[in-house]
Amino acid sequence: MLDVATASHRRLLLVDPCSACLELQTRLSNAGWEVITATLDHMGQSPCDLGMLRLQPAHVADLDRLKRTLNQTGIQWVVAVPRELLEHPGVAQFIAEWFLDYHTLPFDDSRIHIALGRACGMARLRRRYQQQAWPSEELFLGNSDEALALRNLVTRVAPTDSPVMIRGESGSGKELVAHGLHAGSRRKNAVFVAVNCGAIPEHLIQSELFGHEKGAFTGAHQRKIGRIESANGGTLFLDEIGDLPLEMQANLLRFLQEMQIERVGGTQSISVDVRVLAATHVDLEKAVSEGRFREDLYYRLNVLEVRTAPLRERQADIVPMATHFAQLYTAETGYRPRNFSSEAISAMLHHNWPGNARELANRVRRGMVLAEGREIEAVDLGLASAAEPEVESLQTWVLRAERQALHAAINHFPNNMMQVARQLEISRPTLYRLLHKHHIR
Ligand SMILES: Nc1ncnc2c1ncn2[C@@H]1O[C@H](COP(=O)(O)OP(=O)(O)OP(=O)(O)O)[C@@H](O)[C@H]1O
Repeated sequence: MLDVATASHRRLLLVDPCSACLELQTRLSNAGWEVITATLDHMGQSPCDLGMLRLQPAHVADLDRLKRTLNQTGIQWVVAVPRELLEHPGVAQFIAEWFLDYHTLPFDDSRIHIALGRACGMARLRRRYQQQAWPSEELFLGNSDEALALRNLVTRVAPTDSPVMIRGESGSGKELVAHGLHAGSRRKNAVFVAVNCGAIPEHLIQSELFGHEKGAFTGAHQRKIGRIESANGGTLFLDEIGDLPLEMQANLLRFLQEMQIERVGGTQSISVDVRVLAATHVDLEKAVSEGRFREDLYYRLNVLEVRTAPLRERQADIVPMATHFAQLYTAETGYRPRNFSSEAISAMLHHNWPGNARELANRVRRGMVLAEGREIEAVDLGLASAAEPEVESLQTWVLRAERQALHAAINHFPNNMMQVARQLEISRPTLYRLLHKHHIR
């Protein structure tokens, strides 16, 4: 996977800087940092190693909003804080929970250099750890800001034992997220039981989830342990929860309230200790307002929420993920390794990906099988070559061409920035500037 952050190139996002911060910026630049300044409301999508927020009373007035904004960035933070603000109720705790380090103002050059250097190292370690929290065969790929923010959120939410609602389009990685939440929890060595609520015939759901006793109904020849009970000690993942019939919703709610089940035909209550994760690709709020989903169950399951972004909103991930899938299938099948042609890359970047990562994986697999030439072509992926685009501004064309050239070169030399720069006949600083401009990591 590509990571432009090398030891000699550290990128700092300085948010809501004061004049002292701007003076510091010059000194940091002299010490080899690339410093990007932004306001909290307009941080954009800067791929940085680390963020430094200058905390102000206005931030403290709405800490929840600040937390949400920090979370969306997917990067790790240090905070520069006026000493008097530390006395404000809740601020010390907020800093302890959300930042790698804090620096009381005014800036002390030697202290801040050491603090930022250390925090940058820690941020890189955490980024690596967040990826490793996933079981290796189920890595949540992607280095776009959306993917980083999601891994960051999953790492935070995983140890809490709260129910989590995972939302996102089909194929966008909801089940992968559920595995990540399980792997990062204290239950990681216990079972992970997945139930697709939409795939079980309605008359079987009760017995499938809660189990049954022998003779409970015609055909119940022996006792059956249900999926909830079999998840005891571990994690229960209820996929497509929006498809659960109303009657079952009431039973599930009762279980969530009491953490006890009764098998069908049984009389005994059985305590079960499970963490419940649920996923849906439907609009649950709409289902609640139309009476198709119980509001009380909605609130029970929606204690914490994680959203997986559609692939079309994570453009920067498309080519690196396709390359990863291609390498995976090459290793699996022994097919000849092939790169993607620039036409194929262009087609992938233009495609809308309604089936998200699942569709990408399938198309790449198909491309590996069908490709006959030296490279995988758009037609091998089942993507017509990029449709003739409408006439757009020259600037749009130039930007698109730049992005495609970058992706093509990185695809050829995935771990060698020097070669990428050489291939494109540009200097390394120019390459890093372009990667930054196009949000490519
Ligand atoms: N970020 C990702 N990195 C690597 N593989 C991914 C990623 N997202 C999804 N996939 C792969 O795509 C396929 C579909 O993912 P997953 O089953 O998690 O999606 P989902 O959102 O749960 O889909 P559905 O709603 O249809 O159940 C899986 O093979 C998964 O490994």
